[in-house]
Amino acid sequence: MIGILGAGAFGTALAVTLGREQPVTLWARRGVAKLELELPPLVRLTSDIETVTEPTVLLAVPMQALGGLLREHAAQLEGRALVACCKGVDLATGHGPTALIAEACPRATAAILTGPSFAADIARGLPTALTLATADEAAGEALQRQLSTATLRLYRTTDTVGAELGGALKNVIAIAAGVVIGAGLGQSARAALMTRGYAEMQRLALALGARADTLAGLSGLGDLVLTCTSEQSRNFRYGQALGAGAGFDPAVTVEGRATAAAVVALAARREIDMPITAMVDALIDGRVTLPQAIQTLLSRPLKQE
Ligand SMILES: NC(=O)C1=CN([C@@H]2O[C@H](COP(=O)(O)OP(=O)(O)OC[C@H]3O[C@@H](n4cnc5c(N)ncnc54)[C@H](O)[C@@H]3O)[C@@H](O)[C@H]2O)C=CC1
Ligand SMILES: O=C(CO)COP(=O)(O)O
Repeated sequence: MIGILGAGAFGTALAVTLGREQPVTLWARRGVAKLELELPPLVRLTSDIETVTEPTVLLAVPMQALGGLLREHAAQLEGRALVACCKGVDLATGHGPTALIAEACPRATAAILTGPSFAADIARGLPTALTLATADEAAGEALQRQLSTATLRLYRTTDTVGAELGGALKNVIAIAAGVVIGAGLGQSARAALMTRGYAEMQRLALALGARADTLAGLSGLGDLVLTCTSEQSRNFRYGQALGAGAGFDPAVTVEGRATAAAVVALAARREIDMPITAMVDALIDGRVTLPQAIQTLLSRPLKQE
């Protein structure tokens, strides 16, 4: 029995796949995301959050909405297994999803589900592998069993910092990859950018206590590859529009935008060099033009890989 808060693309896709095998309550603040598939009969849809009483609750709202949702419903959610399904860094605090859960609900099990997966693929039952991270080994094993399905294969880790930073930082690099393709800079440039982007992801994550093998896994490298190479990704498409000087629907969830600003602040505090992330943030803000951003990255001192 699983509760899911948030009926956007990801929350609804998770309800579809999990609801094929077990009862799910899906809370929608407004409507349910449009997917090609029907919700299975085991999924109960509700607009009353008070009726979500399951001991395991997936939090499938955008990152910048997570803190507010947790604070507003802390009393109701306290003590349960809370699994964040969002990718990003909270702009207000600089914290990741599991820290926000621990702050609002200190007695809850704080976990994160992250890794390479498009909602539409999960909903269609295509094979997908994700990372489930929680500091509590026994709770992690139970959640891994509960949330794996015939087509959704979960790997588990206790490295919550690595898992959540991999998912957060790759979105910023995916925007940069989109810019490269949108501006017509070519696929060689994208490969270089992904590789140097991965280097700066590792730099920050390791400084914040992540393990290198987590970054090299599904939630880091795996999701970086998916998001930087597919037009299914909203972060990539947003970058493409930025690179091509085209408009982009502001209502679409693009997690890398706010996360870029949050990460620039985090990296500055620790004096960690993140040139691609800094350029993405400056480009989004209009503090640099695209030619200036490219020139800045290409004219950095030559150094060892
Ligand atoms: N769409 C995808 O393929 C995947 C998305 N994710 C992650 O899932 C998270 C959610 O993304 P999507 O579902 O794709 O976004 P979405 O834009 O499709 O849906 C977001 C949902 O959250 C709801 N929402 C927003 N603010 C809220 C609030 N304050 N309280 C309650 N509900 C609120 C919206 O009404 C909407 O239903 C993001 O962090 C994203 O990175 C992760 C893997 C795949
Ligand atoms: O996180 C995702 C794939 O793993 C979804 O990417 P977008 O949020 O860029 O669409």
